[in-house]
Amino acid sequence: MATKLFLRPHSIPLITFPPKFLFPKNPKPLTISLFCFTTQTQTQIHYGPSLHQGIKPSSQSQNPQQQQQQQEQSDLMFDEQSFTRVFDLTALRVPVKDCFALESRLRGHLLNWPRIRNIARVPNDDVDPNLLPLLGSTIQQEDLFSLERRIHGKAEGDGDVLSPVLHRDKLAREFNARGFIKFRNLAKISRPKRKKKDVKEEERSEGNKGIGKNEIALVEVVEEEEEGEGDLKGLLGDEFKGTRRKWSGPTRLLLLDERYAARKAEELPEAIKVVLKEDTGQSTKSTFELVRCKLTLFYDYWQMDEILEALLPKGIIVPSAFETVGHIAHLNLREEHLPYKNLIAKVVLDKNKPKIQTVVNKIDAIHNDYRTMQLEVLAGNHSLVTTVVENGMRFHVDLATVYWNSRLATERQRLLNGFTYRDVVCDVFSGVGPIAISAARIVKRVYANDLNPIAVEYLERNCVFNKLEKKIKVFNMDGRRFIQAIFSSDKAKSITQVVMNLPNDAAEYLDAFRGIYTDRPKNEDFTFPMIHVYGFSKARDPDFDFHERIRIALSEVEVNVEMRRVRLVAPGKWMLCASFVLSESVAFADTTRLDM
Ligand SMILES: C[S@@+](CC[C@H](N)C(=O)[O-])C[C@H]1O[C@@H](n2cnc3c(N)ncnc32)[C@H](O)[C@@H]1O
Repeated sequence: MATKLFLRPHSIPLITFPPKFLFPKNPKPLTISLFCFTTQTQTQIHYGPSLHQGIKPSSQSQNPQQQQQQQEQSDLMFDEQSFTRVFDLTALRVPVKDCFALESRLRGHLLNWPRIRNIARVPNDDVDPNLLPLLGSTIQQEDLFSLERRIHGKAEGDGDVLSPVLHRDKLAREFNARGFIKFRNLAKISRPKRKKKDVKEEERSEGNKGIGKNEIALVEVVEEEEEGEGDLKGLLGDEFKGTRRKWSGPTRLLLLDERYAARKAEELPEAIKVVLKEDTGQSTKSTFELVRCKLTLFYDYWQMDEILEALLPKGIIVPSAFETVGHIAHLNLREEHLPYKNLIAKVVLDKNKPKIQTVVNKIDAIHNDYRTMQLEVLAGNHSLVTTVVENGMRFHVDLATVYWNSRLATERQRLLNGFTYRDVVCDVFSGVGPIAISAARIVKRVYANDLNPIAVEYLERNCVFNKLEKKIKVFNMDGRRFIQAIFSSDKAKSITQVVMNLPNDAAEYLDAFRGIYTDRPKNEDFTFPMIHVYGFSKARDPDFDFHERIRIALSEVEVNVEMRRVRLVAPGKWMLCASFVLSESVAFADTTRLDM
């Protein structure tokens, strides 16, 4: 929570300004009809704008195309345009060359809203720098428009587009006549307009990031109507308003803090008044100008939680987090969210594009052997095949048919940190290979196994994909059979680490280690690997509980384990990892007699 402190001077020294700094009494009303958005009682002090503030433009001002678009959207679920808010602001119009110096000088008095630059651009505030040397210093705005019309292919007078050849020819003749012929410049200015993308990039590099039509926000100057202008406008049309101002070089708008909206120049803080005064003092022709403007924030401006808060009924917790698996956002919606699941998914998708392309919800707890999730696609494309990057490795997964949990990435990394190049790893429940394949980069060799044939297919593909297929041998069998098979083979001698990540029941597979070396000649060399077994516990003492399960599975009175709590997977339910060295008594146990 942030609180803004305003320091207000007790008395404002009287300064007189030229009339252009004072707003006229009859500013031209906005062309759209407005109504105030009803504000809810806010308990939090908000930083920046909020959907409870500003003015919501009415649908009457929309053109038929917009209305149809809105209709289509509301058929889908909700109307994005209902999130448009217009804010009245005051801005200082300054020459480009001064704007950065003034920005740092007036810091604290400028608009300080997230994702909105306080230096704004509006149409016709600039001229192509390549043209400037050709234009000289005496250019008027009308000249500029006339020139731009010619450059962009319009004929003088009738507004018809000239063919590119004629247009070029015309330019050549005119420039020739004036003795300015410079073919290089001519080529530049008669070149077709650059693609939209390039223009946008340029705008961004000029510090106008994200501001532009159909993006997050739009700044427009509210032109003030002067006496007699109404009649002229009727004659000349709306375009007239843009040409009235005498063009005095490229300008930018410095958006002033929202609290100065609609204030007159003499009501502004001292710092701004001093800037204006200095400007008028320097020459009779002042270059700074106070203007009123509208800042329109669109649906794309607002954050996911702001949109959801406005859409969901009061009292419902706004879902704010989701798990990401490649291009898929994986929600875990509560019962109360289900009536709004499609709406929530659309917002998640809209606010996280392009990284997120699909939004799914888990519809049931994991019950099956392969630990796959029952997922419902709520928004976006329906493909659940994706690529995940973890620990610098890339894994293909199909969430519909194999297990994947990105939340275990840190744990997997911790486990890998304990491996060295001397190790040989045996991954009993490997899935598509996040541990096995990452380990293969570090260790000598990996034996990876999974019961799910589709997971094994992906595992093999991922080995190749990460160019580690030569270091990994893949098996597709039940975990218990796999342990028995591999430890009865010659490979047993080399295995130093065993990973058992099937938290629901891996501990119950530990009995497979009993007597694994019993039938071997006693004079052989034996390796006693370190076993890392994962498990869940809901007990009051989860460490003790899990330890007991391990001890019982191994039929041992005492097992020396190093216990770690990995994470809380649900309230009161821990995921644990127990690491211990396989003991001689277990490996050489006599499995023919009845144990405990
Ligand atoms: C919790 S996942 C862990 C996968 C992988 N280690 C990871 O971190 O993503 C457990 C894996 O064990 C496999 N599995 C389940 N029962 C099995 C069994 N009896 N034998 C071998 N693998 C089994 C499942 O198919 C699943 O891929």
